[in-house]
Amino acid sequence: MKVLKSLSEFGRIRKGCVLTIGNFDGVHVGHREILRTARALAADHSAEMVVMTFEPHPVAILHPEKAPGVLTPLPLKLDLLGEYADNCVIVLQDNRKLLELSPEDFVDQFLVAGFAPRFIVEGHDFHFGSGRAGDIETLIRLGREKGFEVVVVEPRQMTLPMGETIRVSSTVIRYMVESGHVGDAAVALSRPYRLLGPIVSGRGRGRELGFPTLNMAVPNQVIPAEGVYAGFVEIADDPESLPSRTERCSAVFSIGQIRTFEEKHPLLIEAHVLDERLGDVTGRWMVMEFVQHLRHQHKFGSPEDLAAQIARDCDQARTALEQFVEGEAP
Ligand SMILES: Cc1cc2nc3c(=O)[nH]c(=O)nc-3n(C[C@H](O)[C@H](O)[C@H](O)COP(=O)(O)O)c2cc1C
Ligand SMILES: Nc1ncnc2c1ncn2[C@@H]1O[C@H](COP(=O)(O)OP(=O)(O)OP(=O)(O)O)[C@@H](O)[C@H]1O
Repeated sequence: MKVLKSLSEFGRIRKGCVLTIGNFDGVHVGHREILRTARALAADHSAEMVVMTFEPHPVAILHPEKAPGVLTPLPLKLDLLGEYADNCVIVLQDNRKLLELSPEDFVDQFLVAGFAPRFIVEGHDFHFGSGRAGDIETLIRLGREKGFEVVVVEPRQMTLPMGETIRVSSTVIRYMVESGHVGDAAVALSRPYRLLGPIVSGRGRGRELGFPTLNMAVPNQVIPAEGVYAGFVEIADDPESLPSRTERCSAVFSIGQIRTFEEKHPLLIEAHVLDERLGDVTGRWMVMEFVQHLRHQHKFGSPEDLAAQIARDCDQARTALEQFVEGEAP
């Protein structure tokens, strides 16, 4: 997969490509529908498939105070896009001038002049250009004038446990994760939600409790609500080689302020790996995959009571992870 990050490299893209543009934060099931459609079109027309994405999110550049939380930091997003974009991913970085172009100028001066796409694949609610002024109808009209075809993909929906049907979006997944509904997020993403961060040393309390933990430095991502979760851990020397999908350990996670020990401790993100012994991995990187919410955090009367509960959490996590089946195929 070619990853192009600067305007000067865009000449490497073959004219007549199949293009899709979006934030693709999370690379959720709706995004996957778009990517599948683009990949099939590219194969049918022997064209290059090009995914254009933004890093950071345009709102973070134009209105930093309103910046949405991040579901997939760039290494995770590129890994997921790599499942579809055999050919090319363009990462548009911090380019305010580009984001301030009108819809017409964005298409004319940037897309048509730069790549001359033959097809652009988007969803119904696609918006583009300064102030999100252009919509899918604008794109279809500009396509007729400038000589590309717009393919509109039907919205992907999901049904929540209470029976309500919703359109999947990055926004709704951020709410799911923030409220601890990681099971729903896994359905919307077609895989468990992942945090990626460096492993830092803890204070050794976990070991004293009988449950040593790997601590993750709080990453610049949407953090699941305080609680205890079942999930998987992967470890590597650098963020680019994660997730490897090869060496996944079952684990139980704790996200919280350890109220059993202190009144106001900064948030701790921890993983206790089940049934495996790890050497010293401080300074390496880990991915935590959130499969199921098990319970809320509590202030226990004693460390012994907490340890007894963690032992029950481990049993519950083992059962949940044995039953876990990977989501839909790409
Ligand atoms: C599965 C699990 C559940 C936990 N639940 C709680 C909890 O409900 N309340 C709490 O105060 N601490 C909880 N903890 C956090 C422990 O207090 C924490 O692991 C310990 O203080 C580790 O500190 P350290 O990183 O300094 O070694 C939990 C830890 C694990 C692994
Ligand atoms: N559920 C969906 N079904 C089909 N297409 C979708 C779906 N969600 C987004 N898309 C399309 O994916 C492309 C990328 O959009 P974008 O990354 O802004 O997605 P989003 O999930 O709607 O994000 P946000 O919630 O931040 O608005 C757009 O063409 C958009 O219309």
